Amino acid sequence: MAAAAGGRAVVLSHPVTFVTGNAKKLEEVRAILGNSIPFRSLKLDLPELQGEPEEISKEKARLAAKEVNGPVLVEDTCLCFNALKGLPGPYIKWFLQKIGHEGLNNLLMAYEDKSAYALCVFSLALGPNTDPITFLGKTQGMIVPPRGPNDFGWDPIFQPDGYDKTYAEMAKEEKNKISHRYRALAQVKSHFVEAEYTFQTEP
Ligand SMILES: O=P(O)(O)OP(=O)(O)OP(=O)(O)OC[C@H]1O[C@@H](n2cnc3c(O)ncnc32)[C@H](O)[C@@H]1O
Ligand SMILES: [Mg+2]
Repeated sequence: MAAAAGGRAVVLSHPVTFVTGNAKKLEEVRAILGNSIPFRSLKLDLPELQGEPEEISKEKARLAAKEVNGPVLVEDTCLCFNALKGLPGPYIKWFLQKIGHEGLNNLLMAYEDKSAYALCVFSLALGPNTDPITFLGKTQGMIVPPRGPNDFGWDPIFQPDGYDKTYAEMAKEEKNKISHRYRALAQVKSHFVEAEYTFQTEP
């Protein structure tokens, strides 16, 4: 929970908890944040909500903050096909699970436009009763037949603009320099610098 501590500085009663059920996300968040923001993680499968990406992410943060009873960071990731007006978007998890990389490519068969963007929306809730703040990161690219190791979601079918490799073919450090997640976390980091949060250690 947050308490005003004079000026703009806010004291948070715990370190921030990054809540996700996805180990690969956590791995990337750890690699990208390094020591810049003190956080711990909690593996929790939050509900897969419907709606606009920012609203979904905010609602995830509200639910997570209630569970943790303290400050939380969550994120929701979308893969948006321009020919399909942004779909599958936040529903990519189910599309991927049901129709796989091949099915996702097939969805675009009738269209010449294979362009897509990866969107990551982080939400920070300082406590269970505070309005979450969102941070967006977007990387443009295109949908291609799968190439590279199949160890994280739709990485094998997303080729970012300006690269001849898919996310899956890129070294992790390379993906983490240009990814939707990296871009969103850059905003999160700036917010932490500006907000000057301080952390109280637990009793
Ligand atoms: O617990 P949470 O954080 O919600 O984890 P999740 O796996 O349910 O993730 P989302 O609800 O955000 O759904 C996004 C889907 O896209 C996948 N995904 C997320 N980030 C990705 C990335 O950087 N590269 C490839 N696939 C990704 C992820 O595995 C899911 O299938
Ligand atoms: Mg999810």
